[in-house]
Amino acid sequence: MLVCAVLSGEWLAANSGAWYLNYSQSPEVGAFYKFFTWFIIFAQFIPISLLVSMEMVKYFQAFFMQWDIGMYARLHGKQDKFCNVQNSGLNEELGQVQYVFSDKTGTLTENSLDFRKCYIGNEDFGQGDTEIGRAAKRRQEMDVSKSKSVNVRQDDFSAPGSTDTNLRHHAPHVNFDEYERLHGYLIEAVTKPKPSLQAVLVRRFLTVLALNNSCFPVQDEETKELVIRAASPDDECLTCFANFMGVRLMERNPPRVQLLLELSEDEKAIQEQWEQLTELEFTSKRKRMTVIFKNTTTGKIHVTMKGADSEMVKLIEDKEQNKLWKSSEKYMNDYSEQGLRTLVIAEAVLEPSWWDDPDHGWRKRLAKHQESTAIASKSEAGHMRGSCENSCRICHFYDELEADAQVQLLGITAIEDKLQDQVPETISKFLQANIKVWMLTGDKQKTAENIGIACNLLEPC
Ligand SMILES: Nc1ncnc2c1ncn2[C@@H]1O[C@H](COP(=O)(O)OP(=O)(O)OP(=O)(O)O)[C@@H](O)[C@H]1O
Ligand code: NA
Repeated sequence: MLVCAVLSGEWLAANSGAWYLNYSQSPEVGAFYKFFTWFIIFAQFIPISLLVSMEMVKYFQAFFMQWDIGMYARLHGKQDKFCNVQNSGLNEELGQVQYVFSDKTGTLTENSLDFRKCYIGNEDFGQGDTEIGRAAKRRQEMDVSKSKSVNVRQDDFSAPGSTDTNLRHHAPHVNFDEYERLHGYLIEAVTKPKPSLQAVLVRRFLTVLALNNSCFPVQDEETKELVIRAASPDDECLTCFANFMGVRLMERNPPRVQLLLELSEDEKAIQEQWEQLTELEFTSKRKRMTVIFKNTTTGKIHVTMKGADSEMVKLIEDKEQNKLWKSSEKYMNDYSEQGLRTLVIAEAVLEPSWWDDPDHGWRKRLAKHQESTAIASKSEAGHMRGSCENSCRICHFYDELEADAQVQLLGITAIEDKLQDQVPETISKFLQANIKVWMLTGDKQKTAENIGIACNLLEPC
């Protein structure tokens, strides 16, 4: 630019006689101004060679990154891995990452769910600490040496103490150590003429688990056994547990749903036929799912419900139920402390007229509602994704129906989703590098907090 300015000064001096250019300044002042003119012109130019050399540098930098022994991971069992650069254009941006947003389920955790514990009526079933619970406790410097870990995987381990081998089918997604006690209640409920309240609750609880879901039993090609297939891993896990306990889902062919109660070897399994009347679907805004059935033997209407405690507490208002709710809260907290995913299970058993009454029955009201919402309005957009507005007519209708059913609390389920390998170590390294890590989840806050503590994301307070 300096050279250009000096040369243009020279030129001006040489051409000062050119009257048609109308120069009034001296060549020195003219050269001074020209300096800025050239500055503007050159500001637009980046030499092409510079671009090329930048690209070359990045290209070779990618190789150095791939050779970097510091970015080498030993994957146990699998093939070890070096860093793999897919796009060298992003090299320099890597160092600029400030925030990492991570989904909880499937990213921090394995998304392979195991049924661990439950609370029914006023008894809790299932013992031991989870890994997340122990990690959280360890970080809170509590005495963990006393708490023993129970880790019975039912895939390769028979139910403790049971002598009956035929009963125990393959049970994936179950890691439950009190089969005998819970199964005893189920037998009592089905075989005794006057079963205890606890036994009745256990039977209803397991029945709701088998019914309230969107699972389909399919026959495995090889083993010819029925296996459960579901879109939601939570649903699959709960249904597998009900199956494991002896309340088997045999067929779902809406409206026909068939259950089979398998009690013991000597006794014949009992078939139950249910007619599915309607399903009020789960959305992440509703945080609950309701399925209504008719028991074809008794004719009674069963409104089955499962969902997050924050939502369910609003629907369970009955005084006596509140007492049960209070005592269940303690277990809910325990389960959350262990990082377990909890769901509240509830049910109402109603007279057939609640559904069928030609004037006020919910069958009629549902039909009317479906008619009126046939033309979708803006407020319902995204209902299935849970992003509908507060005035969503579908949500309102569901709320009304669910409140009218006056469901009764049956119990709580607790499902374990283990942390993936090396998650705490990885997060610590992120934090050391001053990268802010966010965990995204729809789980209960307490559960999320304890998972956060277990994976080094949060400091225990
Ligand atoms: N199939 C289901 N039936 C009833 N309630 C459910 C079901 N699945 C989840 N819930 C409840 O709804 C809440 C929100 O679930 P959602 O799937 O939206 O969470 P999320 O954002 O996927 O969370 P995460 O990724 O941590 O699992 C859950 O915490 C649970 O209490
Ligand atoms: Na989820």
